[in-house]
Amino acid sequence: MSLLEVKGLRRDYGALRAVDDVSFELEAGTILGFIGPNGAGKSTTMRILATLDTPNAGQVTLDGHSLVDTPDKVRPLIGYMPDRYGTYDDVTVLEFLDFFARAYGLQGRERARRVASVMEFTGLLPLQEKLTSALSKGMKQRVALGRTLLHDPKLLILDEPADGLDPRARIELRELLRALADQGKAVLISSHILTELAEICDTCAIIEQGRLLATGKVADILAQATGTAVAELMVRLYPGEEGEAVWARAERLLLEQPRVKQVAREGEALRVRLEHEGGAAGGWVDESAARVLAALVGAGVPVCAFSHRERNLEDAFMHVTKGRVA
Ligand SMILES: Nc1ncnc2c1ncn2[C@@H]1O[C@H](COP(=O)(O)OP(=O)(O)OP(=O)(O)O)[C@@H](O)[C@H]1O
Repeated sequence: MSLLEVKGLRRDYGALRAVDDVSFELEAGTILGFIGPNGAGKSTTMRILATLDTPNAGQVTLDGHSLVDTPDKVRPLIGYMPDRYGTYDDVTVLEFLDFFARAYGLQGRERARRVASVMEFTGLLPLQEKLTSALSKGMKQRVALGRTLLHDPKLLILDEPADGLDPRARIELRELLRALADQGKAVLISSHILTELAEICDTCAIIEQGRLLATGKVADILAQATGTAVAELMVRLYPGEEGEAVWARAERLLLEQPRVKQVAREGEALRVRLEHEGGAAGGWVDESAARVLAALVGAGVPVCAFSHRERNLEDAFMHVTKGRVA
């Protein structure tokens, strides 16, 4: 049984169906990216999962407890960070976290220990005496994340946590979330910026106009949608004295390999498109890449760099939503 199971969730606001029959599961120790354009229903779903709103239909269980029927049982298991979080102007980082630790019912040494451990994890220890109002956006956001971790929840629900952060703060956030997943926490994170999620999530759920269009690994989503799994190889050559002829020889050889559908010169490299009919059978990209590299090297083609990547989240998103997003 998964830590979080969402079945047939629906939320209507008058005539508007903001969340329409949404079902998905989330395992402990994994990060699920909740992706969709503005107004898709991400925040509404997350608010329901955080027990701040009730669905018109559907069931949610967290660690075996029904969220709708027994919200008091599941609340201690949830850490929720809304898209707009507040910090107070005239309190320090330490005071802020201590205040919320009290609100979570932590007492005495245990409270001091948890606050210190959260500050250490989020890198806030050196800033503990600073006023929260004086912090950068990235640091404020760490304070907000720290607040959601104080009671050591099993599920983290983070609504657009990377919104407005600079690149460094985003990378640091990504590392923190990975560390939390490695500790066994389940993380649900939303965004409408795909690149933000692409490198961090184990699986993703694509939502549009309240409906889930696809869930699963990015590669699997693309394969489900198209029936064909796609990947790319980048091959750089060192032509040396042989010059241009090497490129032509490499191109010819590549096109003779099974699953190679297209070869294009791109700067100093060849971009090779691989396709596999019938979905994303495990390991096919690695197997094809190994075969292609062996063929090139075996034929004496001077390969100086070789890499491969599966199709990315942008590809999957654009395909699944069929470009209906703005
Ligand atoms: N309290 C409310 N009353 C009426 N309509 C609402 C309410 N909350 C949300 N909605 C509507 O429900 C739909 C889904 O909104 P939601 O905030 O869940 O989307 P979202 O995917 O989180 O988008 P964003 O990225 O803009 O936050 C939108 O059309 C929104 O206007």
